[in-house]
Amino acid sequence: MDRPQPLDQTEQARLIRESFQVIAQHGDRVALHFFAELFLRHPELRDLFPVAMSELRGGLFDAITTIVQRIVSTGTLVPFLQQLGRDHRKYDIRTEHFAYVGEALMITLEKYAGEAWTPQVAEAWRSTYDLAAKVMLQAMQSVPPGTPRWWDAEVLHHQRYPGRIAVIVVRPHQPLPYVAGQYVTIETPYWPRVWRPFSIANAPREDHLLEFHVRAVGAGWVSNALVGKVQVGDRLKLGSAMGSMVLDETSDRPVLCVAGGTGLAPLKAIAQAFARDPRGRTLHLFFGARDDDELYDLENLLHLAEACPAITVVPVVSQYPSQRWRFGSLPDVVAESGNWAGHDVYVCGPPQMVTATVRRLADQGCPTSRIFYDPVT
Ligand SMILES: NC(=O)C1=CN([C@@H]2O[C@H](COP(=O)(O)OP(=O)(O)OC[C@H]3O[C@@H](n4cnc5c(N)ncnc54)[C@H](O)[C@@H]3O)[C@@H](O)[C@H]2O)C=CC1
Repeated sequence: MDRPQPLDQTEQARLIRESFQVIAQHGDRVALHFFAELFLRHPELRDLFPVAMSELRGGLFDAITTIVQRIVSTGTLVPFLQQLGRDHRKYDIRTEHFAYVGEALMITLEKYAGEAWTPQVAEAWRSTYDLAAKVMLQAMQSVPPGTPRWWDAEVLHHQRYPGRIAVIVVRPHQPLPYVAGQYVTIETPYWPRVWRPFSIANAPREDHLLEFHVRAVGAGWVSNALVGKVQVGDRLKLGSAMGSMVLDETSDRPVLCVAGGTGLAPLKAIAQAFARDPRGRTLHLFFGARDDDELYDLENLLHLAEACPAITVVPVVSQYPSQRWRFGSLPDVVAESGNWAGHDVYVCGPPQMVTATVRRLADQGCPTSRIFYDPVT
């Protein structure tokens, strides 16, 4: 069949979003079908992926979801794809693999889109995939010479806190370039080829050490290994830095950070970066947890505020009233504590908390263009 005429970008984005809504209703079946197609046609690719089928679902479809979310704004899509391409160097990927993945993806999308799959929809997905693959490949091929495919990192410090939380400090075998607020994917020796994203919880340091905050969640293989199994001396693997929630150094607006649980990690890094040069601005950091015990890193935050008077830390607990800290739902406490419309806002934590906070601040008149959060983590 001939390919239809190229579509304009807005029309292409609309077709992709609408068909993806239909496809996403089929949940995990879509990812499992995709991998079945891929491995049937190219069994040699099986070794690039985790052994357990249950671990296959996340990565690729999280990436596709992000692409669909960002498709209308090439301004954020292209940098995301470039970061994704650089990060993919950690896998043993060859150029032809992009075509194999594209082929299995198109077959899968067609199957689950059902009647929504028209020649125009097919063309929109095909040309978007081709563009994404091209940008990723170019980014993979243009990393500076000497950049490792991944960083080996030795665990130097491992401290557990209530609520199955751990703070882990590692030393990469060579400096890992990043900006405060970004995240990397981590692989533990316990689950080969299973990588999960975690934010770096400190601004870049001269000794290049990296801190991570991890909560062991339900069936989370990597988070459970990082909290329960990993010990000082173990070696982790880290991918290259990703993410766009970084401190806007060109802005003169005061800063508001809203952190829920271990979503504190990137905001602590941003607060540290801010403390190096506040330029007359202030930064309010609201740190929400279920109870006093789960305010795991509070002592260090209070030290940071002591050393930098421009920073105010407001701990908030939501489950039981506390003798010492504010009590209530984090988005409510933030909204009731002032009008933040003139601030640059950085939000990180459980998705529902992020959504509720963004909504409350938008209601106050805070422009959505000044509210920053990273959908991937
Ligand atoms: N570890 C890391 O490096 C990073 C973690 N994250 C994300 O941060 C989240 C942290 O989760 P936990 O520590 O388990 O947080 P949590 O469940 O302990 O909640 C933290 C705070 O968010 C509030 N909250 C929770 N659900 C809410 C809701 N539906 N509406 C309003 N407020 C709500 C709680 O009251 C509490 O104040 C995870 O979703 C994780 O993926 C994001 C970026 C980095």
